[in-house]
Amino acid sequence: MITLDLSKAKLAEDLGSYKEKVAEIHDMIRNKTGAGNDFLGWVELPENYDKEEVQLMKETAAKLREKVDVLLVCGIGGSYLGARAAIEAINGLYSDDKVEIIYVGNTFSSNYIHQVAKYIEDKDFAINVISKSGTTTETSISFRIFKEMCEKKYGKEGARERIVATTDREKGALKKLATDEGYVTFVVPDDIGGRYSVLTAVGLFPIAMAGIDIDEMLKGAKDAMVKYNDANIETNDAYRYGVARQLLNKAGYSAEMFVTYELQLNNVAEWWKQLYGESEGKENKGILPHSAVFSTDLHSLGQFIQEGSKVLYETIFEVKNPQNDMIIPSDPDDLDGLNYLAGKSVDYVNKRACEGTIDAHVNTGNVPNIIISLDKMDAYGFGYMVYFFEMSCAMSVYFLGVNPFNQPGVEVYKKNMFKLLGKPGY
Ligand SMILES: O=P(O)(O)OC[C@H]1O[C@H](O)[C@H](O)[C@@H](O)[C@@H]1O
Repeated sequence: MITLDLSKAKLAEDLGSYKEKVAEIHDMIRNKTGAGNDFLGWVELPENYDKEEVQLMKETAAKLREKVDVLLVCGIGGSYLGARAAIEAINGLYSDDKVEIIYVGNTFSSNYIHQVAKYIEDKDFAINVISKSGTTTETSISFRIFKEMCEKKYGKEGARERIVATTDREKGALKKLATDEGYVTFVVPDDIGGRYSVLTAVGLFPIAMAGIDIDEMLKGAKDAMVKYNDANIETNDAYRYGVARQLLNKAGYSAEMFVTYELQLNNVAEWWKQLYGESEGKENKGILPHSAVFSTDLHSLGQFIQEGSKVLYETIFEVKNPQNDMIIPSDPDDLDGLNYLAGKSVDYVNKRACEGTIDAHVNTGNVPNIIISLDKMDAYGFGYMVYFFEMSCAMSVYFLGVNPFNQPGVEVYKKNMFKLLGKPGY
């Protein structure tokens, strides 16, 4: 399902020489003995997930899908990126599914919030408000605005049928509000942090609302869970990727560019950035996670990658089989000189662009390339991919020597902002 090619990664060391260290970290993850060990619930989630809750998610989604045109997913960071990544990667950017998914609660931009409010005014909508802490300001402000809109439009009772809350089992303002209002509520497990939560209700409910098969997604994750439960660096590709990136870091590369060749994978990259950036960017350490979509960005960033300063390596995330393809037509006049491609598919061109670019960057530009290929981006493939990256991230960050599961630095701006806003207690 996933293959890893490190032959163009220009690694100066042999991964095999870290066999013992990797086996130790493997035990640390499995036996929950490392830093942040109370946030390892994602490791066995594909097997241990709450089956009844998943059933309720499917039933709630099926009912709401009959009723509404739009679902507002109200959340930020780990509380929306995974769902958005899945929905766009699988359904595309201009989906013909009957429910349109719109993301709010991820910004203080008044322009954006206003525009969404106008856009949904005459549409039938539901809201899934998602926050593990239940106190995130961006999410709370948007939720207050759209909840009011919903209650005005449908009345208290109608709004109750259209609002679903995903939050902590017991704690937080959102939990209290959801209980008081009587909303259907799903749980973010205590032992799973936001950036590892896409396969909990945080991701699964919106994904089910987009008409995607969440059982298949969990099945993909489960198969990956079995596959990557292997202490051996020689055979575990998740660990090989995790360690390879740290060896590149050690060799002086401080940025990783996650490259896809599909516009609809842009939010997979955004999800990946939070996963890696928030997990390892602490104690003045870590690799800057960056991303690009090729060939689009080859026309803007391509020059820098080819000939600019050698700060980055690329991780090419390739999907072997596109969901859709098109044939390039023949033209009798051939004024654009494209007839040499007539009859070929657009994806054929995309794949040759990928091959040619890897060759140019690696062999002429001297940029290390890690190549990760996924067979197919469907629900199963997405679940499989999520688990691959989560496991390689845990290995990679423990290998670096920091706690992969906290994010203390994120609070600094919040404190300043709260003080400026006059929030009580700041
Ligand atoms: O789910 P929430 O508690 O609202 O948190 C949403 C996001 O915001 C925080 O600031 C954290 O840095 C993220 O890790 C988290 O995913």
